[in-house]
Amino acid sequence: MRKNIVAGNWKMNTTVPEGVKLAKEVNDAVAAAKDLKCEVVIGVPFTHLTAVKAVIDINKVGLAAENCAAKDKGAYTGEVSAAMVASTGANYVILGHSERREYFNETPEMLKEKVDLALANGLKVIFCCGESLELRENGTYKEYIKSEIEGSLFHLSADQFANIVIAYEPIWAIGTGKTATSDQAEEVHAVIRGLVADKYGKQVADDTTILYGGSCKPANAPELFSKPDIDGGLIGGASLKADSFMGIVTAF
Ligand SMILES: O=C[C@H](O)COP(=O)(O)O
Repeated sequence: MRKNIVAGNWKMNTTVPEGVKLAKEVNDAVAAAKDLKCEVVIGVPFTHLTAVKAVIDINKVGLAAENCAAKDKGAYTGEVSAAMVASTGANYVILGHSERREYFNETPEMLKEKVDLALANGLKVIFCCGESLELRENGTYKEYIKSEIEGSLFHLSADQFANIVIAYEPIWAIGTGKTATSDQAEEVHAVIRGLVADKYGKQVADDTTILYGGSCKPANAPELFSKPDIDGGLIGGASLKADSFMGIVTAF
């Protein structure tokens, strides 16, 4: 049976003290909440991981890095390896976000290396995929998403794939206030689950958590999460305030 997950992605926001304060607020709200129907994860900048880990209960609030290197160690100035992330106590890493693909030229091949290193170091992966407005409008978005998933994930064994969470994030909906409708999101989520079923079988597909991301807010989360193949969200802007993030966490 798959888990519902709501994960925050703080992106390049908050100083360390601000991030620690926000993490404490989320941790306290999760601890006080009754009958939560999802796992909660916060994705924070590398600089925050150790300090945030110290103020959360990792059994109640998962901790994600927002990236890791495609190399295991060595002379790569400024890079942060999967082993370094894991050594902070983080248990997740977000990989393949469209902002990294676009601004830092991350390719499916590079992401495949990152996925392998993350899994080898015991991290679970939140793997992002999603199409541009151009691909949405010319109707090739499903083929594009298929290529993103096949190119970076389908070399994995079924056992390895159990540690993958997929996040569908249409680029045209990220930070724009323009959410995909629940039907538009459900269509793609069902396609993704079908791809996983074709590759790994129905049981693995049924067990795979598929998140939606893109202007998800407390007001639209209940409708999105009511769809059968939408198992939660990857939340950007609305994860930067504990109140709005918890409004989504409690939307199931
Ligand atoms: O990773 C999160 C997504 O980019 C969504 O960001 P957003 O909620 O600010 O649209």
